[in-house]
Amino acid sequence: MFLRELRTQPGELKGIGPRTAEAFASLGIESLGDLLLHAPRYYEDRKTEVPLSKGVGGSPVNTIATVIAHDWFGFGRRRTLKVWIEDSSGRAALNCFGRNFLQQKLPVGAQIRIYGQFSYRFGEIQASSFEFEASETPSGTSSFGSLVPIYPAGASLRQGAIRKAIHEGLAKYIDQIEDELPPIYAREEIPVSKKKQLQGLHCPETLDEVRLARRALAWEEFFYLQLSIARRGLALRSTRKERTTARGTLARRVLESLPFELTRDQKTVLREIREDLRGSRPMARLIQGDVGSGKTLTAFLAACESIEAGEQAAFMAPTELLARQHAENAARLLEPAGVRLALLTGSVQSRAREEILSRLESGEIDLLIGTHALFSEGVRFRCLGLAIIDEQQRFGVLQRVALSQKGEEPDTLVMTATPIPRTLAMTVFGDLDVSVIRSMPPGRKPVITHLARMGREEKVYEWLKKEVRTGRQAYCVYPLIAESSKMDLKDAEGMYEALKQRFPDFRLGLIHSRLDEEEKVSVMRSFSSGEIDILVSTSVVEVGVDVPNATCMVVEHAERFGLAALHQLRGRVGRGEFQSYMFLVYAPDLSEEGKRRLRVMMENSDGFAVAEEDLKIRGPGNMTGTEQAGFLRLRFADPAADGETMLRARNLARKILQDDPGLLKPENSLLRQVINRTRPFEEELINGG
Ligand SMILES: Nc1ncnc2c1ncn2[C@@H]1O[C@H](COP(=O)(O)OP(=O)(O)OP(=O)(O)O)[C@@H](O)[C@H]1O
Repeated sequence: MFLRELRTQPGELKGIGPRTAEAFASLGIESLGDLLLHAPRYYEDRKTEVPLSKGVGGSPVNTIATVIAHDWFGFGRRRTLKVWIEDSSGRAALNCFGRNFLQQKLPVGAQIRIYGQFSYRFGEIQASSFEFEASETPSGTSSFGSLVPIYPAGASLRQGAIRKAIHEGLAKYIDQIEDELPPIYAREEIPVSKKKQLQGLHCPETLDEVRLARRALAWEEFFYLQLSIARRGLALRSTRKERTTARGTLARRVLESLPFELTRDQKTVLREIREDLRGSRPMARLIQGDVGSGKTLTAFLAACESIEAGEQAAFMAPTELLARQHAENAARLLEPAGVRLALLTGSVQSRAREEILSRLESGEIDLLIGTHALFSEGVRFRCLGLAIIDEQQRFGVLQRVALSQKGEEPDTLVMTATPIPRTLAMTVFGDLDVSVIRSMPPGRKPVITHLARMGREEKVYEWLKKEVRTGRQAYCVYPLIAESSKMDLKDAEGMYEALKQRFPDFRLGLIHSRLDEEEKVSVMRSFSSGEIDILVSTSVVEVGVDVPNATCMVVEHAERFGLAALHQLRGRVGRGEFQSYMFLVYAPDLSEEGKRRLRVMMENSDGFAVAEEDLKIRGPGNMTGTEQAGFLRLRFADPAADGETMLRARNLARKILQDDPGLLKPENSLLRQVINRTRPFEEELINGG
C-alpha cells in the first residue's frame, strides 16, 4: 500500500477518542497517512547521558540520578518543594514550582531519568524546568533514551498524545507501506526505503537518519509536484491549434492613437506573444512586470491580435473595481479602433446579463472583460481565442483552467505584478513561459518614500495639503475599515471624518470593501475624474487602480502591511509625469525588524529588490511554497529554500515524460500507478487557490 492511500482515521486507533481526533483534524491530520507525514519541528536529545556537573548552562540535557533528600523554601502558600538529586559527578536541586505533589512521585532513594535545563545559581546546580521518569520504565513507553521528536501541536494536543498515536500507527502499518518511486529514478535521491524514512522521521537513532529521511520525503514531494506540472504542460502543448493569423493592423491602429510609444520591453513581450499566437500550439504565457510597467496595455494589444484573427478575447480581473477600470480603459483605447466590448461582473444581472450573453454567443462581442463571473455557467463564447488573467495569484490554477475551458484550448496570458522568486515561479507558474517587463515608461520618476513616526503626522498632512493645492490628488490608507475595540488602530471611517475636519477646503472620498459595488464604482469614478482630492481607503486600492494625477500616498500604521502590499500601494502613485511621494507612518513602539522592513521600502523602488529583501528578512523558511503558492501542501519540500533540488526533480520529471509521455513503458508502470492513485494530490494542485 502507498502511504497516501492510508485513509484510516486517527480516531480508529486504539486509545484515541473523538476529542483527540478532532484536535488532530484541526492540524490538518485527517488520516493515518497525514499522521505519519506529520513532520516534527525539532528533536530533543534524550539519549546522550550528561553527568550533572557537566550539564550546566546552554540547552537542556539528559541525565540519570538518585533522589537523596526533600527540602522546602518560601512560606505559606508559596512554599515550594526542592528535590535534591545526585550522581557520581555531583548533586543538584530540582525546584518544583507549582508541583509540590512531586514529593510523592520522587521519593528519596528513587532512581530517575531527567531531562532538564540546569544552571548554576546561588552556589548550587538547579533546574526549574525538567521532565523525568523512573529509570526502569520499559523502553517502549519511555520518552527517554532516544532522540525525541517535538511536533507542531496546536493548543489542545499534548506531545505525548501525538507521539503515542504515531507509534501506534507505525506499529500497525509500517510493514504494509510500499516504496512509491521506482528505484531507477530515485536511487540517488532516495537511498532509503519508505519504511526507513518513516522510522528516521519519527524514531531516529541519530540526526543523520533524520536528515536522510527528510531529504527523501522532500524529494518525493518535489518530484510529484513537478511531474504533475510537467504533465499539465505537456497536455497543453500537445494540442494543435488552427491559426488564421492577424497582420497586426488592429493593434497598429490602437498604437497610433496613443500619445506615447511602447517601451522596449513592451515591444519585446508583444513580439513574443505574436510568435506564440502564430505557433501551432496554444500560448501559455505569463507577463511579469512591476506595478505600472504597462502590462495591461500590452495585454490589450495581444487581444487585438486575436480579435483581428476573428476570435474573441476574455479579460479576467480579480475585483469588480478593477474589471470596471479595465473596461473603461479598453473603451477609451480599443473602441475607437472598432473593438466591440462588454463588461460582465456579478452585479450585472437579469436583462443586461442576458443581452451580453446572447451577443457573446453570436459573436457580436470581441472582448469580454469581467471578474470570475466570466467562467460562470451560461457564459458561452462563439469562439474564445485568448483568455487574459490579471493578478493570477488571487485566482487558483483552477480558475485559469476553467476560463480556458470556455474555448477550445484558447491561448492564455497571465499577468502578475508580484515579483516571484524564480523557484516559486516554477511551482505556481511551472507550466507557463515567462515574459518580463523590466523598464518603466519613460519620464516616470521613482516615487520618493519617507518614513514618519506616529505623532508627527502633521508634517505629512502639510505636504499633502501642498500637493493637493497644486492640483494633484492623494490616497490615505488605513489598516481597518471601522473602529475596533480589540485593536488600537486608526480606521478609514474615523479618519475620513477627522481628515474632513482637518482639510475643510478639500473634497474627500471614502472607499472600502464593505461599500456596495455601485458605491465603490461611483467613488472611484469621482476620484479618477478629479472630483475627489483625497481618497481615504483601506487596501482595496492596492491592486491596479490607475489614476495618474494622484501623487501622494499616505499609509498610516504602515507596520501593519506586508512589504508586497506596500509596494502595490506605492504603485498607485508615480503613474504620471509628476514627482510622487509615499509616506509611511509607523507606530512609535515599532521593533527593529519592523523598522528594517520599512527602510527596505525607503531604499528600494524596484519590486524585485523589495521582494528579495523581504525574503532575506523573513528567511526562506517563512516563505515556503505552501504560504506563497497557497494551493500546494508541501510538508517537507521548501521551494524557496531548496530550489536546486526542485530543479533536479523538474528535470527528471520532464525527461521521463519526454521519453514516455503516457508513462506506458514497463519501467514507468509503478509511476503511472502512483500518479493515478495519488490523483487527490494532483486534484489538490488544480482545485486549490
Ligand atoms: N509605453 C508607455 N509610455 C507611457 N505610458 C504608458 C506606457 N505604457 C503604459 N502606459 C501608461 O502607464 C499606466 C500604467 O499602465 P498599465 O495599467 O498598463 O500598467 P500595469 O503594469 O498593468 O499596472 P498595474 O500592475 O499597476 O496594474 C497607464 O496609465 C498606461 O496608459
